[in-house]
Amino acid sequence: MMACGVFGTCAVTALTAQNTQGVHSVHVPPLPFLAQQIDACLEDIGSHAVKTGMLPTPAVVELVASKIREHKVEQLVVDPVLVSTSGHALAEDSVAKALLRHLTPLATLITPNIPEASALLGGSPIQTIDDMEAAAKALREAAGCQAVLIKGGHLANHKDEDKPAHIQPPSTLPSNTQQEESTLANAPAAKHKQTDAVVDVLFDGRLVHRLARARVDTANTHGTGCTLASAIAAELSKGLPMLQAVDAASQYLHAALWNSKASHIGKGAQRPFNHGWMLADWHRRTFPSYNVEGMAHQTADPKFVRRMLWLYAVTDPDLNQRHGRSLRNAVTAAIAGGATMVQVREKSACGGAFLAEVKSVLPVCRAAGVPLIVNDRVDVALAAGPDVGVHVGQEDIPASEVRQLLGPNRILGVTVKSVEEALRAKQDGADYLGAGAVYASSTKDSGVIGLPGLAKVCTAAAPVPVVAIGGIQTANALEPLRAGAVGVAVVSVLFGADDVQEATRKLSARLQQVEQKSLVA
Ligand SMILES: Cc1ncc(COP(=O)(O)OP(=O)(O)O)c(N)n1
Ligand SMILES: Cc1nc(C(=O)O)sc1CCOP(=O)(O)O
Repeated sequence: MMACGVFGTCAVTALTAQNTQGVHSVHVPPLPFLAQQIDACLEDIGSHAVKTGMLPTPAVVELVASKIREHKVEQLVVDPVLVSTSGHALAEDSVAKALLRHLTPLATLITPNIPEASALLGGSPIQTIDDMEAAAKALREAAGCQAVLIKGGHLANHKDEDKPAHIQPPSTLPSNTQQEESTLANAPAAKHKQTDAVVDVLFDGRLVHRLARARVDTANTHGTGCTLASAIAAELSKGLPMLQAVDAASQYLHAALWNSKASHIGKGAQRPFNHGWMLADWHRRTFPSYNVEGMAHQTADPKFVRRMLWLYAVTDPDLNQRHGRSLRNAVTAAIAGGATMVQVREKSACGGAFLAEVKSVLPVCRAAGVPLIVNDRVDVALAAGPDVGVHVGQEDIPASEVRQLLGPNRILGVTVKSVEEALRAKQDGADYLGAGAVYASSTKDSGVIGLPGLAKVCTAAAPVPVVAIGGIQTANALEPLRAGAVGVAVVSVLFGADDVQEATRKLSARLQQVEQKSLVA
């Protein structure tokens, strides 16, 4: 268990923190004995990331703020609960004033919905996504916090007919993903009813990001705001940078809504949803589509694969042995540092040992929602579990045959070095291509195709995403993204390091620096 935690005055905080994995969380009812309970909880969990939800009176706001300062809480997510998802006022005006005065200046992030943002800004109307952007910037000033996330769920009847919203991909993906993702935003919004897409706006103090999700048609929405803020705090406490933390949390919430929309719990108009959806029946878990029509959902959903290729950790038994760590520890650390996909690569293990290694990391990957891929061995992937993918090279079983063996739902990656190989792999049913070596690699003696070769492959491969591999270090990691790759696959920069988690975190932070076209604040 990692030394990090989330604390919150709401049961949803505890549920969310537990189900987003890797954090220890504490639930504290707001009253009575609040001060002692806060002390006990913050001492217990180490004060790494705290989320505050509904605080009923200005006095409680002030008390919580003083405790946050006293315990030197590192990251604070404030969900200024003033108006419920269903639109009901939940707090007096005096609470909003107390939040702005005492708590939001301490916050890493505040997460108002549209009516709350409007209330915090003294009633300014927020009717369009452009208004949300302006409000996020104004609110950061007014609240004195580091970042603002305005949740767009209340944005009904916005004027998409007049002014199409150009929604950006819901994560720090390179710009070649934008066209495809933006079709969601450009889907015509039905008049006089809520839009099909929910767009949240994040202003991180430098850039404005629009995070789009298809709206999930469900009445099971009780506690969604609280869940999102708690999940963000959980992701921040695991070390993710802000945009990734918000994106991961938003994905968790969206998938939870999606996967429990058929549940019928309770009788109210707004019902709860299942925070533990991930734990049950993993292999049948589905990933929400960003297609508004709600197509069939597969592990190999292209949008999902594209997103997961961002920081692809490829393991190396020799490096792990040299550093005296198990594969499981190495993979756990890489995921904790921000790896979004994992490949187990064993060049000399026999089938039984290879399978045992894969099985040892599968629960870790599943718990984190990170896809697991087996290098070369289709049989090992098939034996390991129904959600395990395969990566094959040009000398391995041909990709078309592998696709037959795997069926349509598992992720299949194929190594390519040329436009011809890219076109064939695409034809053969690859979900992604691994192109390299981009730079000379110390791990594998592989012909270097360079950045120009990579760019050609990316163009030929479209819309199949390409991950760059070979010789990628933190310092040279941005160039492959600029050449068109959606992410980087790396071995030695992570597993050759003494501290795998820290090396992954550094690489992840570096990747965040890729320019975001048309996202400049
Ligand atoms: C993401 C990714 N890209 C390329 C490779 C290389 O695979 P392959 O050509 O099968 O070579 P070996 O890994 O077997 O040496 C990869 N593994 N992953
Ligand atoms: C496994 C692999 N495949 C390559 C290819 O060019 O296809 S290069 C490579 C090794 C990548 O390791 P590192 O990040 O340490 O350079």
